[in-house]
Amino acid sequence: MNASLAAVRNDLETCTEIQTRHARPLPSPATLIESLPIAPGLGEQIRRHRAQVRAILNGDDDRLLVITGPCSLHDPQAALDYGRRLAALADQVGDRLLLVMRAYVEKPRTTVGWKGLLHDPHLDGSDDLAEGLRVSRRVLIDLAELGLPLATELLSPLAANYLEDTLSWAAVGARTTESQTHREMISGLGMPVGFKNGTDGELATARDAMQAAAHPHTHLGVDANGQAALIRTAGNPDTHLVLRGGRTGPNFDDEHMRSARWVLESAGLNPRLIVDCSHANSGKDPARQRGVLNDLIAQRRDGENAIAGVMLESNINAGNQSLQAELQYGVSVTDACMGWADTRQALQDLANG
Ligand SMILES: O=C[C@H](O)[C@H](O)COP(=O)(O)O
Ligand SMILES: C=C(OP(=O)(O)O)C(=O)O
Repeated sequence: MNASLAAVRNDLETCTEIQTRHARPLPSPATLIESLPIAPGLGEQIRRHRAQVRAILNGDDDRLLVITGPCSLHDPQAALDYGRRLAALADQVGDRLLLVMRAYVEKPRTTVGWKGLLHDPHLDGSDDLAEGLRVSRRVLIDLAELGLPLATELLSPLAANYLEDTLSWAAVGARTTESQTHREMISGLGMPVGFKNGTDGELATARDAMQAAAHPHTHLGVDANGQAALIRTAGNPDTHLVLRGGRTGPNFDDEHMRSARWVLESAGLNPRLIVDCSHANSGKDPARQRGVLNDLIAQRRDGENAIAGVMLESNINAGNQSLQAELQYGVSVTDACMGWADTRQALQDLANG
């Protein structure tokens, strides 16, 4: 049935003089997953990768977790090109670093803008969500088949139903960490999840999110067939903080690290965390990400064992570009990224240092 809510609740229609919503059915999660399934061997790999990420975050594996990749994926071919380069590097540095590819298909926006491959796969404002869901799941599976663990930001709890089985790590972004809906969603996921501090730099928002997501919840959702459902979750014990800086500046130095440890330990939470070298920690200048990384490595060398992982925004080519101009290959259409040559050098230095 394709009925608008306004048509169904005709007794309420008089309250709404203008129809502000329009609904078009989409394939259910089960339909999409059946058409793009995860092969048993790949499922085993994803389980293994989740366990490795978990072990690093719990301090049982002393490698550094490195989440690196484009700010957003907009071109599946370029994403696979990046993935092949990363998989080859992972073979060289795997004893020191666990490389996880940032494979972000949804973008939160400060106001408005392109909302990611999942929302607008044709990059033209046509918002073909059916194709966006398909192409996003396809590219995530293709990337995972390269042997890579994948990371994404889970923005729409409905979209998570279509993608979560492909992921080894997920983020809740700075703009949604305070949302109860997102905390409920995370409480039902079987993978490690990082909550970013708020855009204002506030750590308590992420601390509260970790506590809420560890708890079982009952919430409104949809089942695999897309049917509205009462969802009960078990609680997710594998959440942690991601420091991304805030409105007042970066928050990765040793003083901020001590304060983050205090906030987490005094709430009985895991003090091991990830630092995002981009966003407000680099003032969105990709050239500064290397400096942030060097500082973190120096802190680890000086015995700061809270730093379990780092995040880099990196693409094949450096910088960013507007969707309004002719597109350059391998360049971000959202935040500016480091280029591949600098990324590879930084990660080789990290592994050898
Ligand atoms: O990582 C990407 C951006 O920082 C985030 O999505 C906000 O983007 P905007 O401020 O350009 O909307
Ligand atoms: C939007 C992002 O980050 P934040 O939530 O920290 O702004 C991101 O990592 O793409």
